[in-house]
Amino acid sequence: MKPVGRVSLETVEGCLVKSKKDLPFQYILIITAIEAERDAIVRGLLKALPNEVCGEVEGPLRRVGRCIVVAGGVGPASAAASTALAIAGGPSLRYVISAGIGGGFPGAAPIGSVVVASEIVAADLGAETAQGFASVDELGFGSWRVPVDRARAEELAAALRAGGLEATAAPVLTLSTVTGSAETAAELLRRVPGAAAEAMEGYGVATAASMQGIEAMEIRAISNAVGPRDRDAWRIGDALAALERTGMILPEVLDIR
Ligand SMILES: O=C(O)c1cccc(C(=O)CC[C@H]2O[C@@H](n3cnc4c(=O)[nH]cnc43)[C@H](O)[C@@H]2O)c1
Repeated sequence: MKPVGRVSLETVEGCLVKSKKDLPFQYILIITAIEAERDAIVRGLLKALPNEVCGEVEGPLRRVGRCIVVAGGVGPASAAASTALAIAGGPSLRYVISAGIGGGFPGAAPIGSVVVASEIVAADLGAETAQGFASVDELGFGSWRVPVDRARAEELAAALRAGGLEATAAPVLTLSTVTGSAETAAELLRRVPGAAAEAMEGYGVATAASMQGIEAMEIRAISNAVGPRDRDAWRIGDALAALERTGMILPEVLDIR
């Protein structure tokens, strides 16, 4: 994959903007894993913001109005590095959002629905002990959770429902390995009761954002059930369609019209 590179103020705003203090407003950075996810978000944003055009800022970056959308790679490490690079080289940011497809826990988030994270949890960041999994919090060196603004998560989920999507606000897990068994799914729910979705980037994106004091969010459009591996049952097209519709609703909720 191409490197994210730096988003300079000049490349975002042309020669009109020379320093952060000249910016009349803040931007929103949306980090997806792959280009198909980025393009689904961009399509939705363009429908909501018909007066905008999609600009290619640099390589994997796109800009639609006040949204910069980046395909930053799969997994928490690529996601964190891409987010940090985009933040460092870019304009003042109001929110950083990890967005893409994800697995839904059965009974909590069906395929085609959307989960907005009420917290972002690195569900395998810790140690196995004789008593079971111990998170890094319990081990005393960091936190496996990045808090989010729950009221905003609820507000976005409600707006998505009003827009005709099935949506919920609930904890979203970040894992480096896609869950492939009912046993692992059950163990994850023991660790994080109420979790509705899992994916591979949220904690990386949110950690990079929170290190800069920027509010993080995560949005997952569900492509598959968390549990026994069944590749034929993945519905990536349905999830990308839900992601596109999410992109249509985001500007209103985040006040970026
Ligand atoms: O297992 C496969 O054959 C397979 C085929 C295509 C894609 C994958 C992925 O693992 C995609 C990972 C990618 O998508 C997100 N994602 C989607 N569903 C899940 C899930 O159930 N658990 C974790 N991650 C998921 C993830 O954020 C990555 O960006 C596999």
